[in-house]
Amino acid sequence: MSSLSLVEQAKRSAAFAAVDKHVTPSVRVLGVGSGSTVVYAAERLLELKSEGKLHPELQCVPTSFQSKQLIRDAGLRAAELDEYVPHLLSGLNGP
Ligand SMILES: O=C(CO)[C@H](O)[C@H](O)COP(=O)(O)O
Repeated sequence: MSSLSLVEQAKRSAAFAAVDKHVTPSVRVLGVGSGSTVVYAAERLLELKSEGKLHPELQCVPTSFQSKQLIRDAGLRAAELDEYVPHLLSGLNGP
């Protein structure tokens, strides 16, 4: 963490705060955006998953190939946008 630049540290802090605030265990469908900040959101999602703090059937809807890979690398399920549009109430994206 300390090897990150100040900008990267700020992005990581913002991403962790956003996940902690919005991705509660009741969230079952989550949009996952693209860019450099969302990498840290995926890192936090992985931590919460390992702590058993995510909905057990959480479906993540990616906005790009990058976010699909991040979701899969975090051991989460990647869903298709058209499967979940009516249920998509939460989403993470960069600034
Ligand atoms: O909306 C986006 C792409 O369409 C990105 O999420 C936005 O540009 C933020 O990117 P970054 O996290 O790299 O600053």
